[in-house]
Amino acid sequence: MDPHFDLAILGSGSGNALVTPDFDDKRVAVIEGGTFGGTCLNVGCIPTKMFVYAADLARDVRDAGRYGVDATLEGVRWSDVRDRIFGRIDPISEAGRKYRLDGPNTSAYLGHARFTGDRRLTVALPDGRNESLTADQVVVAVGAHPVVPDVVTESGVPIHTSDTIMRIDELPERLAIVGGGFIAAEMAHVFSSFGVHVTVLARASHLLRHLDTGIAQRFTDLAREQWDVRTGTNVVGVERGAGGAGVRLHLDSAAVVEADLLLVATGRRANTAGLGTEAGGLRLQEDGRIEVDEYGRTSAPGVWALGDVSAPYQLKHVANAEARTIAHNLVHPHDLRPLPHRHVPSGIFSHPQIATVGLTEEECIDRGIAHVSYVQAYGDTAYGWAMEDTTSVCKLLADPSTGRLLGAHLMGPQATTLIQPLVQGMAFGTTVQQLARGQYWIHPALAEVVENALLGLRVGPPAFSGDSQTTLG
Ligand SMILES: Cc1cc2nc3c(=O)[nH]c(=O)nc-3n(C[C@H](O)[C@H](O)[C@H](O)COP(=O)(O)OP(=O)(O)OC[C@H]3O[C@@H](n4cnc5c(N)ncnc54)[C@H](O)[C@@H]3O)c2cc1C
Ligand SMILES: NC(=O)c1ccc[n+]([C@@H]2O[C@H](COP(=O)([O-])OP(=O)(O)OC[C@H]3O[C@@H](n4cnc5c(N)ncnc54)[C@H](O)[C@@H]3O)[C@@H](O)[C@H]2O)c1
Repeated sequence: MDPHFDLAILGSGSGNALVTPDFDDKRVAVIEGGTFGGTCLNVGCIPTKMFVYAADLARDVRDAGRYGVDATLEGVRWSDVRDRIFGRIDPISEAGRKYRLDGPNTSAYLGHARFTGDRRLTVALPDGRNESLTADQVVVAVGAHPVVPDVVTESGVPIHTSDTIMRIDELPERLAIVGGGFIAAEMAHVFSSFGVHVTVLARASHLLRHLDTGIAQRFTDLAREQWDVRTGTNVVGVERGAGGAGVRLHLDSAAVVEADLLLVATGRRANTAGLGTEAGGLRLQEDGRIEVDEYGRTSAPGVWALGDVSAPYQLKHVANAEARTIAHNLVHPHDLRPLPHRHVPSGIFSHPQIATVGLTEEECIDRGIAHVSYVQAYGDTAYGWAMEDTTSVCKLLADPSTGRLLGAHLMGPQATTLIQPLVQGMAFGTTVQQLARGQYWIHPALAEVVENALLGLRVGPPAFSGDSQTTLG
């Protein structure tokens, strides 16, 4: 008889959080086919931001002379940076694995799982054996993997993805990055700040094309000052570089780019191939993601999905929020909660930093939504002026009749932190006037950029008489 569980969880990333006290007296199987802890901990959010922190430091040292503080960057000890980062991360992953292996009510299966029937699974263990199990409820949280275009795969030239680039032995002199999205923007910042010559090859006319066009264009202009940015370009051929080392990329413009290392960052696809979705009764979307309803239920009764394998956003805070919702839904079948997909913010930890939530101006126009917009320059507020900032902005969009925010788009220092009151305002339906004048904003903190952006929006009458927009206090 195959072992039977109350709950089987596929994937130890966000899925790991599903083992709540509600399952204290139940039997839970956690199945992990890769590194324990998933993408965010091992190859995603956490290590990238640890590298970004070091990169920001290197940049600040280089720029310090502008403020009369003479400092010289004597070097970046790549292997020390790398080993410090993974020396902190790897033990956490290992401790999580051990905890699940030895945990009181959990059984850890360390192998790749696939469905063989309704809530019936087989796990391929590393020693070649297969173990089967069944469960009352199954949660699929198997994440996504980097997609590599055929032209690169078929070349046979060694490449890196975000899964491997952070563990390389030494910094290359030249790094080429294919892709113009999140990972390209963050990795270009990290490696260029460490002294690597970076070339970014993007298909679209500007980088980060999912952003509000005004912000994406400004970011691309600033990126061009730091990296060799080729937009509107396709890689049509890949071969090894001279003497068999490095890589040579042929572009559709007939240009050739040479580099020592190639990073491919062209999106991530749900890990549904080889998962036996058909045997398990799970319907897929066209792009390979598992189809779920508003509560996270798949087409197979008793089977749920969350995170990158099914979500409309490949973001850790979304995967975490979905895990919290499904943890509730698993044990409250008559009080199901919907997956929280409203007002989802995201941040890009590049140089400059970007944060965004809600609609872009183009989306407002395309959907015929009445809106007003305002762009506040950091440099026109006290702290931004002190920093002598000339490029950073906070762009807000609001509904002129209700006074509610429709979207917020920040580009500049601390953007991912500064956006939070705006996310909060959207989540709780606070009006622009209430946000601007219903609370104090600390003077002369950088948050005055947000305050002044709110005051700049022409929405309805002011909340309190006598209010006016301030710049330098
Ligand atoms: C370089 C990078 C940087 C990122 N930075 C950020 C950031 O700053 N902020 C942010 O919000 N998001 C960021 N993300 C996205 C974020 O990491 C993901 O959205 C999030 O980790 C997804 O969590 P998950 O639980 O859905 O999947 P994962 O964490 O990927 O977990 C899935 C797990 O399932 C395992 N698995 C796969 N198939 C099977 C199988 N058949 N059987 C058993 N186990 C299986 C995998 O090995 C993996 O451990 C980043 C991603 C990358 C790649
Ligand atoms: N800070 C963060 O929150 C963060 C950081 C990194 C990654 N992530 C998540 O991980 C996901 C994956 O990141 P990503 O940068 O790989 O994807 P992305 O979707 O952000 O960008 C992919 C880029 O590759 C380009 N592209 C796609 N196919 C191509 C091809 N065949 N040839 C050339 N270019 C091609 C696209 O035009 C786009 O510019 C992101 O969408 C994001 O959700 C988040």
